[in-house]
Amino acid sequence: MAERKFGYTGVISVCATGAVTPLPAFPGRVIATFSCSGEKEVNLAVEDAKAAFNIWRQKSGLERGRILLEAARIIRERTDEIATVESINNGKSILEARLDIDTSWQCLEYYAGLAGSMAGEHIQLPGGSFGYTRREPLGVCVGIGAWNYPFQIASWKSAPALACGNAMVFKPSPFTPVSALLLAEIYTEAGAPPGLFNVVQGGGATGQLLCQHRDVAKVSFTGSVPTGTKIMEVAAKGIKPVTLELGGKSPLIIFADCNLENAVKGALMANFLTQGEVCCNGTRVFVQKEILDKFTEQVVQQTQRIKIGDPLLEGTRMGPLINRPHLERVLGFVKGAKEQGAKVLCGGDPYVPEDPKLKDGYFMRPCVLGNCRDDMTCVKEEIFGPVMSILSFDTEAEVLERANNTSFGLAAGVFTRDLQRAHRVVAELQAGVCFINNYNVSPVELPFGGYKKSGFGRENGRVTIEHYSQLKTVCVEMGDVESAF
Ligand SMILES: NC(=O)c1ccc[n+]([C@@H]2O[C@H](COP(=O)([O-])OP(=O)(O)OC[C@H]3O[C@@H](n4cnc5c(N)ncnc54)[C@H](O)[C@@H]3O)[C@@H](O)[C@H]2O)c1
Ligand SMILES: C[N+](C)(C)CCCC=O
Repeated sequence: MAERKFGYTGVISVCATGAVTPLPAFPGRVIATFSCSGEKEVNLAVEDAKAAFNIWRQKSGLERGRILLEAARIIRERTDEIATVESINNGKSILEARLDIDTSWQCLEYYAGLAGSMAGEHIQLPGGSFGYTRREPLGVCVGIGAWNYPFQIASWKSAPALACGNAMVFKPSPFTPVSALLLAEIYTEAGAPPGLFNVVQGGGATGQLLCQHRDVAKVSFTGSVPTGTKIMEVAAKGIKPVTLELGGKSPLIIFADCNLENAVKGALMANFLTQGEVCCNGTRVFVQKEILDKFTEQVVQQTQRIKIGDPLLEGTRMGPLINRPHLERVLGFVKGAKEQGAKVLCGGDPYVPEDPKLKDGYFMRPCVLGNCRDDMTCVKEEIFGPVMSILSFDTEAEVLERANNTSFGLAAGVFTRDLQRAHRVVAELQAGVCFINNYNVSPVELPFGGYKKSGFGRENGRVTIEHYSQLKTVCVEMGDVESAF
């Protein structure tokens, strides 16, 4: 049993069976102890999942949907409790944690609804012969999660996988090991065969064991580009399909004709949810010159009002970052930005809350950088913290070229009152998810995923069914065999 530090608040005891006991909250303290799964545990988890798969795959879509609906109901009923665990797990404010739990049960409800309508086709052939297709599950799928949306990631991966008739072995990030266990308990309580959604704990080594396991049919990964590259390499050896939800450095384009109040709110939504640790954040904020000063002034004012502190308090809007090394990394980006000529308009420094219990927490003040140029590190690299870079532009053509000048392509946003321009611009943006006059909303009915190095495959929406199922073609001869021999 290894004892390791995770996140910031409190102590949570966790064991592989899913027992979770939140204890009093103190920053910088160990919140979870657990054993990392090695080869033996990974094999057991996959074996269990295989046994559950053999029961699950024989159920009708309607039957599977009923169990997913029940799981959604339990999650909704336990929202406050799960959100509290998630806030302790990750450090995000309780308000945001509740929203994550909402998009989690909504995802289960959505795929519960689709489960009963999954079907193949019937195709008439000459002479009364015919063919048909069956939409079949893949088998045991692996889900590997990042630490920023632990419960939501586990739900967004497992709901479509299970709806299609698969089993899933899920590995949360070792920085946020706790909440996925609640999801496992809930699926079982809802009536899923034990082991259908199995959680193993550990870091890269455990993840690699899962990806290379010969009985694993597919890997769905959320995390960084370097890890995504490794996972794709391992999966390629086993010819396993992968879904990769990777990082980003997304542009948010604010035209002078926008509704300024909404654009300012949108910029904050695009940068400061979950302490800025959001893959699709619009961190390159391009503002048309005519409104640059006004926009910047209002963004800075509102950023300074963000209440930082204990994430479990109702009034808090920003909690601590995930851990000390990450905080230092983010502060390092701010330092580097200053050295390269950016101007810190607010924040960008460590924050020590008044509450003495929180003095060792990994807090920083959200930062707005002005005087930014496209060639600065803070504008080119994913910071994954509360740091917004403001850039100015003149024309639509110019901003489009600059917005697309990145190897990432997860998301993008545009604020304008000109409807034609809005659609023209999003049609040209090289990003998997585009927002018009809003940012970082995530209805589960809409597919989510990236272009370019931000990955491929999708989560949510109807299309994700394609990523968790395969088609079998059955060709039926109604006459005699016409042999070529
Ligand atoms: N596109 C999305 O939906 C999305 C969502 C959240 C986070 N992200 C991205 O994730 C990154 C931050 O998350 P992170 O620091 O947890 O990422 P990470 O890549 O370090 O780790 C992600 C997960 O992969 C596991 N892992 C590490 N090495 C592995 C290996 N060799 N084989 C298998 N698994 C391995 C980790 O233990 C963890 O569970 C950011 O780049 C962010 O943009 C993307
Ligand atoms: C719910 N959001 C804000 C769209 C984030 C999705 C997952 C990205 O990190």
